[in-house]
Amino acid sequence: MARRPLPRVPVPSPRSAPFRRGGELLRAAAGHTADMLHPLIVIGRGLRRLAAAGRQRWTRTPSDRRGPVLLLAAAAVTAVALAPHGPLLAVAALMAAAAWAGRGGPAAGEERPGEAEAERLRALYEALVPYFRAEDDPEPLYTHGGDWEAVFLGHAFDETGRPVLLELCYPPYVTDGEPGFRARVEQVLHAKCGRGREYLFEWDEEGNVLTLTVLPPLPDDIRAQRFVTAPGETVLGFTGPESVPRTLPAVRGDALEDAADVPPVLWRTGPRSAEPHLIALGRPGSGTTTLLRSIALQALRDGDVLVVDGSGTGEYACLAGRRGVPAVECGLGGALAVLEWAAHETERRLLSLHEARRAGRPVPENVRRRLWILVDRPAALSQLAASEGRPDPQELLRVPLRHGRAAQVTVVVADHLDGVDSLGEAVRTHTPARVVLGPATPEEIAAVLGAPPHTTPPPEVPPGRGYARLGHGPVHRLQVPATPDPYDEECTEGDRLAVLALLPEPVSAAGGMTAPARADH
Ligand SMILES: Nc1ncnc2c1ncn2[C@@H]1O[C@H](COP(=O)(O)OP(=O)(O)OP(=O)(O)O)[C@@H](O)[C@H]1O
Repeated sequence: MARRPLPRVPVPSPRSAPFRRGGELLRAAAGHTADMLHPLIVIGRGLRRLAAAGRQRWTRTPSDRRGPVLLLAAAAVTAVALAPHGPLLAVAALMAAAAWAGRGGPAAGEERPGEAEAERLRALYEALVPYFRAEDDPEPLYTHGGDWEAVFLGHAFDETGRPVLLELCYPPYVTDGEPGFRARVEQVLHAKCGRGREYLFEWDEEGNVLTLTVLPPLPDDIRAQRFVTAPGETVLGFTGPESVPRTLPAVRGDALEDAADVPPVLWRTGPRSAEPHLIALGRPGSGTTTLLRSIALQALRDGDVLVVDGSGTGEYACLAGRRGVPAVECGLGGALAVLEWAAHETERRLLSLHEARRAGRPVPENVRRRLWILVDRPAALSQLAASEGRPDPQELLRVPLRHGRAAQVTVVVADHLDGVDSLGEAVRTHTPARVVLGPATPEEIAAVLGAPPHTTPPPEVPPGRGYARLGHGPVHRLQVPATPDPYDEECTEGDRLAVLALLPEPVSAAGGMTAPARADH
């Protein structure tokens, strides 16, 4: 017998009109339900937040204070229970507080983690146990296989599942003020959260909370340009928004028509500056010469610039013979001559200033124009001078370094990190503005800046990338604007034109500049 085919059951296609109408109805019903349940959702979220806040407070309360706190809480509950309508009023107050705490939608980092994210947080918690656990703590917050959810107060992940924000609490007894301890914890978190990104660590010692944030990379497409700064301000470079609240308009890359707002690292010089002189250190090729060139171009707007280039590679040749540049010296003889002249000039300015003050006159014109002394690789010059039995050029810097602030004389020194020991006492003690560029170990950075950076090093350290610290201020990440030698054949056309546009016009031999007299070579 031939089989008869089964009759087809009509199934609506997802694109058919009845199916679409059904979907819309379902969505509308879900929307109405969500609207109806909205107050409950808000109160539920608020209750969760209040519970989390209570849990945090409890974990941060030292064990010797927990007894009295419990006693106080029990007394409050009894008083509420005995009061007329007390329990009813207490529930109403709790609901009102929860509604208030739960308003505004879920905050970043408050969402429950997915499975992979939860696993990552658990692994992080386990890795931190050896650092945050004390053997004699009867109720350790951190213990292998412990409640990891209790310590993460906030978290957020990127699309690849790596954390971009972590907020975690730790017990009050850990030595969170000790740099070594902090460095070890930060190293663990850095390794576990994924290398290849920069992290900022913020330790709240009072609240026992550590916050880790992934930092956006610094802008590396800003070239030399006329920055909009106040008198006495010099742009050392640019940093991240976590570091400084102020921004500066700067043209990025070739987008000449619109400037972006970028946070700058500004160095203030002048008679009231607490950091009148600067030193920049780095390994060879790290960009210290570029930084000095960038400072020179900004200084030339309203000052004179003397350059002493101890490396003798002619990387400041573009400045030679320009208006406002009395000398660019590479040899030892020339360097000694200009530095001697600079020392006398500082003294002359000081005398002139004192006389004007005594006579009640305003600051004389010939003192008001700032003099900048840029010295690249003084250690090499000192070594050369010692071998030739001539005076140490660094000693000649002593007067400008000690008295330059009042006399409107600013000294900027650049040298190699491994030449620090060859730097004289005057240079080391009178340069409170400090920069480290290029690859350097955390110990080297801390030794130069007097404090370690609170950020991990970038995955790659290009030339011009590093850290700056002005006096006792915070350590800033720093990217120096590209300011290459325009005569360098490898420099890009855009960078070359940018530098050439900032150079003052050349001065003819009869132009009236008083170049310092040269000593014998
Ligand atoms: N901020 C920067 N942006 C882009 N390129 C840079 C930056 N700083 C330096 N460079 C490039 O890196 C190279 C080395 O720079 P620079 O000569 O300034 O280093 P240095 O520290 O003075 O080295 P050395 O002491 O060996 O002369 C140059 O090609 C320069 O153009």
